[in-house]
Amino acid sequence: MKIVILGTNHAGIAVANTLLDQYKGHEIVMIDRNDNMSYLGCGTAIWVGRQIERPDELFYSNPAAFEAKGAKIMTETEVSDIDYTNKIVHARTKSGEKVNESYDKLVLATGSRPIIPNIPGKDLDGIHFLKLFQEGQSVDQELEKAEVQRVAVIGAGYIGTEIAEAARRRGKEVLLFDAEETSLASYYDKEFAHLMDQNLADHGIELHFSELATAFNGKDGRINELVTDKGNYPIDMLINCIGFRANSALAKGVLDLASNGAIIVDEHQRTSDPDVYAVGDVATIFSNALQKTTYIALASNAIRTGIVAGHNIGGTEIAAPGVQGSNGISIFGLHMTSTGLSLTAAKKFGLDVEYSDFEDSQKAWFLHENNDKVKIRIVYEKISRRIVGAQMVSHSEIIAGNINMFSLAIQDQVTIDQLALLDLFFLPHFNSPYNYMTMAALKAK
Ligand SMILES: Cc1cc2nc3c(=O)[nH]c(=O)nc-3n(C[C@H](O)[C@H](O)[C@H](O)COP(=O)(O)OP(=O)(O)OC[C@H]3O[C@@H](n4cnc5c(N)ncnc54)[C@H](O)[C@@H]3O)c2cc1C
Ligand SMILES: NC(=O)C1=CN([C@@H]2O[C@H](COP(=O)(O)OP(=O)(O)OC[C@H]3O[C@@H](n4cnc5c(N)ncnc54)[C@H](O)[C@@H]3O)[C@@H](O)[C@H]2O)C=CC1
Repeated sequence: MKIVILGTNHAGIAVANTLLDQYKGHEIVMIDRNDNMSYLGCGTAIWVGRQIERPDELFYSNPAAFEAKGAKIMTETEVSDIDYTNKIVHARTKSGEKVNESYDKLVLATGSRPIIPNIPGKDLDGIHFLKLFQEGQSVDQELEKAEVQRVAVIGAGYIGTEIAEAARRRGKEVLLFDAEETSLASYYDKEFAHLMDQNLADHGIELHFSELATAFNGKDGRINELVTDKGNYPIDMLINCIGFRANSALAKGVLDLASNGAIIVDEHQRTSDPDVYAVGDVATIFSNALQKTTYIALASNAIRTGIVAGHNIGGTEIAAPGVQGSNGISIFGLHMTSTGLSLTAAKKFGLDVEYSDFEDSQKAWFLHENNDKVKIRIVYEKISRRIVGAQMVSHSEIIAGNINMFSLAIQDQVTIDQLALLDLFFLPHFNSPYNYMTMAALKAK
């Protein structure tokens, strides 16, 4: 069988590796317009903020690794259209050569692109987006310039908050804007997000929430002012981080798309064309918290959906279990993790929910060093009592692993009452005999 994979970043790589490692004998062709693959954008802010010196280790694979396994891989080759009826992919190399690849099965792993705000001045120099390695490089180079002192970041979601920290670490004046009332509003309730807001402000980041950009003004073709519905701000550089949109142009008019443009897939990652699969940021995903199909762009989801598609194409029928959108962020030493839905999000989606909060030190009370407070919220449905979300915030890194238990709880529809009596280990170095997770569950109404 000949399988053509379009897009060779996290999702495409996961499909290719699954097929090449576990289902030998197929012809695998991989095509990508970029000149690099496997870039972990998640490391951009760590590198740009100089918590690591160089970006080299943010890549975990390369074309030679796939050639060595027998795949044909074409980089710097842009797919322009797909003839779904005759099963042929049309592409063009950087030097202009036409490429036509037939397929038996096709995988669309074309990912996403940052959303471009449609306001006057959007094409001025000095306006940046963050997705590709190359985009990270241009932000990095701009921050190196002495004349770039005031940096505006639009969008205080995950990328915006991380790059605001990085720019601040590079000694710049940073102004962080968001349409919502807090940072990280899509992931955390206000009581949690406010702790991050305070942390950002304590580290010198100027916060502008509930504020909408209306225009970008420039001089000699370069941005020098941001205009919002509340004021005018002189700036030297701007970074847009207002979310991603699925890169589904190749499927438009042929495959079924969701209202946000993502390609609709079933639990096997199959699209409305049975010989075409879609994985990663280009595709929809099933949310176990919502119990419906939605869109959650994460590298973790890209890898898992890639593995699922790989097995199904290879001949082992497996159904994706759905996801919780589990995520985490770490800014100036403050760590936050969440999974499923916040209280605000659950209500917005029409779920009838309750919540239970608890706060305690991470380790046993008699350990006085590196024993930070942890704040936890569990969100659960009033009637079914199934857990639909959890959030945690602390300076303690130990919280990071705990969120995964809640992820499994949501996936398996565990109730808040089952959690209350769950056997959680106790060791003073790590937690208390009355664990804050148990206590939050016991406190539930
Ligand atoms: C700054 C940043 C930080 C992030 N941090 C995290 C994190 O901490 N945790 C997390 O889980 N996620 C994180 N993400 C999100 C994560 O990077 C994405 O969810 C992930 O990249 C999706 O992988 P993908 O393979 O589906 O798509 P993409 O990474 O978008 O890759 C799609 C590929 O398709 C290629 N392509 C597209 N169109 C064509 C075409 N017409 N022809 C040929 N090739 C084409 C592109 O060149 C690209 O290589 C972060 C993202 C960014 C930008
Ligand atoms: N640690 C992690 O897991 C990370 C995950 N990612 C993922 O990558 C994807 C893209 O990240 P982001 O771009 O940060 O998206 P995001 O969805 O996390 O945040 C976008 C932010 O922009 C705001 N916004 C939207 N339109 C706006 C406007 N017109 N003006 C002002 N603010 C506006 C929203 O309120 C939101 O807070 C997300 O799916 C995210 O989860 C990215 C970085 C890190």
